[in-house]
Amino acid sequence: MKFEKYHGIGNDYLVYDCQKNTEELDADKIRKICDRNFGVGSDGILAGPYIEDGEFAVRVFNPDGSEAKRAGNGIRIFAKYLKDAGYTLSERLTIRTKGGKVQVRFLNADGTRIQADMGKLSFSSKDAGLAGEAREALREKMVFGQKEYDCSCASMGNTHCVIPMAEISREKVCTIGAFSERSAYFGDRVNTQIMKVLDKNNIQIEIFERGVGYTLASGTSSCAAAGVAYKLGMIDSDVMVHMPGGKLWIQIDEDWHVMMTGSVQSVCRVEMTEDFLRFEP
Ligand SMILES: N[C@@H](CCC[C@H](N)C(=O)O)C(=O)O
Repeated sequence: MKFEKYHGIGNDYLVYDCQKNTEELDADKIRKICDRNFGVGSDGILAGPYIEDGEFAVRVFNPDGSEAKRAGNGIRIFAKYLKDAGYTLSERLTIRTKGGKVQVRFLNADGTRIQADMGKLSFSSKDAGLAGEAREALREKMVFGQKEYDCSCASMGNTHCVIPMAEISREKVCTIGAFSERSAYFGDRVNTQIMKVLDKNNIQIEIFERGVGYTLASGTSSCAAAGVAYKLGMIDSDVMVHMPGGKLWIQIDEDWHVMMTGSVQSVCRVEMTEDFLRFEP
């Protein structure tokens, strides 16, 4: 099994080219390979390219073996992989995910800076995976680990719970995420962001991802946090999202279409040994 490792501002993924590899990926292998001590280590695996009606498609797997509908950094990484591996020579392409289509545009020749049209952000409770009557899931009181939080939920193809706060930290988001990710409010788990508004055009977030845990950056989380902050009147529609791994530029139009711009970097090529694949802990 061969992989190519990339990262988008510290959110690292292994690309598994299903056109070049023959072995099936399953949840056990995904968990082993993504393990940071016993495997290669990554925030997930991007499997593809699959071809659907002449368009590229990718599947996103979390390190716990679950499948995600979308990954914003993952989309930019996969686009760069398609360019690096010679699958495309175009400046623009469409990539299908389980959470909808994304249009990407390479902003420079080596494909390290990419803009992605992430589609429409939704605040519908149904899209965010919440139970109860259909509503816009904004400023709802939710209890995680016996503490009440002011939560606004959104879907950017995958589900997010955004909690504005005066001060944020890794420790705080991990404490909340340990309860929020699997809380009964959400039908199929959730990505959690705590968010500090720096000014009208800058926000800072810490992230606890569904199926992953703490990550240094997340593309869909940036879109959701910026969308919630804009919807609540805290910021303008053009915003830089600051994360421990780096920054993403998010632009939201009047129709809630979200553009995400940021960098990606290739890291290495790896081939799993027979020993590793055979080893049973
Ligand atoms: N890191 C990603 C989000 C990956 C998917 C998430 N863990 C989920 O299960 O929804 C990003 O950059 O968006």
